[in-house]
Amino acid sequence: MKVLVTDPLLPEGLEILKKAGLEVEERVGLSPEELKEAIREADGIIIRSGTKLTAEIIEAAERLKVIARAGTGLDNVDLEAASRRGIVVMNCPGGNTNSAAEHTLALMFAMARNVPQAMASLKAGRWERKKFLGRELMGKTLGIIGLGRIGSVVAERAQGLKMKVIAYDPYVTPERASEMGVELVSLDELYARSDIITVHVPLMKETYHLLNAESFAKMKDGVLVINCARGGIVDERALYEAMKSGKVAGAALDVFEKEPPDPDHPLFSLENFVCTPHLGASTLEAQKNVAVAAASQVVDFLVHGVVRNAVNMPSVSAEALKVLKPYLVLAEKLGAMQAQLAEGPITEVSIVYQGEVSRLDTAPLTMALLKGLLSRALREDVNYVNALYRARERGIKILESKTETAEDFLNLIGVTVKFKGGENYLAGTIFGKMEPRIVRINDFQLDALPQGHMLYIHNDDRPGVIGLIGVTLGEAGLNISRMHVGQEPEKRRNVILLSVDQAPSEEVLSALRNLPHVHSVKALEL
Ligand SMILES: NC(=O)C1=CN([C@@H]2O[C@H](COP(=O)(O)OP(=O)(O)OC[C@H]3O[C@@H](n4cnc5c(N)ncnc54)[C@H](O)[C@@H]3O)[C@@H](O)[C@H]2O)C=CC1
Ligand SMILES: O=C(O)CCC(=O)C(=O)O
Repeated sequence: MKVLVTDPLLPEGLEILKKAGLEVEERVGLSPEELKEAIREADGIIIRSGTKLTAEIIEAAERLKVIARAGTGLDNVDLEAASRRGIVVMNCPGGNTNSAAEHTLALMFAMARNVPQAMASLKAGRWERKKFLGRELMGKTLGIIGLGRIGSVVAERAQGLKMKVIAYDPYVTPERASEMGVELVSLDELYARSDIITVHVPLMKETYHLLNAESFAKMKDGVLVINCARGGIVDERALYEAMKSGKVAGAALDVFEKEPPDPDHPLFSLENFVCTPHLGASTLEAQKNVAVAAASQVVDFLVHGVVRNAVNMPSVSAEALKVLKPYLVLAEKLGAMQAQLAEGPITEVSIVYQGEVSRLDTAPLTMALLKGLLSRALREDVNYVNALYRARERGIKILESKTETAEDFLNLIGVTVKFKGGENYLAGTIFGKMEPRIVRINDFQLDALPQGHMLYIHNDDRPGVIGLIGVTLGEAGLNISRMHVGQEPEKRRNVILLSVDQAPSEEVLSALRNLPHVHSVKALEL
């Protein structure tokens, strides 16, 4: 398998890929057209912020299974396009957190003490001590927007500088913030009280131009603003105006809406503007961390099937995978069987996890079940990543619940699938040898191994019917390897699930259907 690396990645990461037997193609600085060509044959791709994976480029990838971001932000990847194609997208959260937080502090100090401007002036032969009068950070209020990994580290370090830290993050509880010694406030209060404001949110629809003309107007006169998160969170035009008017006394950007920015960017003309070319994560330590993490995650996924830090499917560690594996097999079989039993377009899937299995992380099991269901129903490439997406796309309602008890079993997965014109209920369990068993088909109780070519037959519970079925199959040269009979005594009806050694032909199916007392015959492939 081939892994394409399109941004600089330290050798420590490349070595991990090669050692695992993966072919590595390093192609840094590709144009979109070149990237479209290079990605065609890749099974995996590792990127940083320099590569933009648009829907068009993702569509061109014929074999791609995984996109790994050696870093945090995934705003340069079209997640929806990747999910639709069933490609796992993963990042390396945490690997560059400390570096990004330290760079934020570097920008804050640089701005407060005019370090870059003073250095440029001195190097130009001037000695301007009066001009570069700075300000202390101690006692000042730092407003952090986004109290996640990086925001939290910035908060902790700023407290060490004896700053008062306030924050706005709608997804963090006041209790969690107060454990960090941070006061959680509204966005407007943060604007009104902060001497310095720093953003640490991801770039999304909701955070695009979060800092705009309106927000600058609400800030203290002479505020300092930092963006070491992502270009686009700060409206650069509005920032320029706010700096020109003196409302914002200084700003520091590590990231830009367009990278690299045009050389005549208006902000570059302002002396109180400090900037770096997206260096937040550019330390030896952070780059080692993310290179090793991204490469290991790609190897784990492509070679061992283990998913870590995926943003578009549930992650499963190697330990969890061991426990989940038999249930994944059972769930996929249940889905596949339901798809083959359904007699019309599927409208609803309702899954009940019962007993021991209800205590596991069942999200991957639901994906497996949907994968089994949709691969049959849609006859297209469905995997763990796009199964849920494809189901929703088709308007299939998915319900999931858990109960501690499992009838007579230790564990049970029950699935009701509704389709136009009816519904079917199937239940399966995992027995001692970790083998999947189907134990219920609608009202019938049975104990069947769902595997290979099978026949699902409804017949009257009369002497001789099973014999006739056996003879018909024998005459067609089909060997019965297993037979499970379930009974519905009140209606004197049987359900038979047979395992045969090869797929039955249409003639055999029709011969079976024509037997007396046989009501229906379905061939299943599990
Ligand atoms: N300059 C650089 O080189 C680097 C930049 N980054 C950027 O920093 C961003 C943050 O990274 P982490 O702290 O690791 O992410 P994180 O996911 O740990 O934290 C993000 C925080 O933002 C909060 N948030 C989301 N929407 C919000 C909103 N509308 N208002 C306020 N808060 C909101 C979330 O609740 C979360 O606590 C990344 O998405 C990336 O774009 C990350 C690493 C390096
Ligand atoms: O890849 C880089 O150097 C940038 C890091 C970054 O922006 C991120 O991890 O979100």
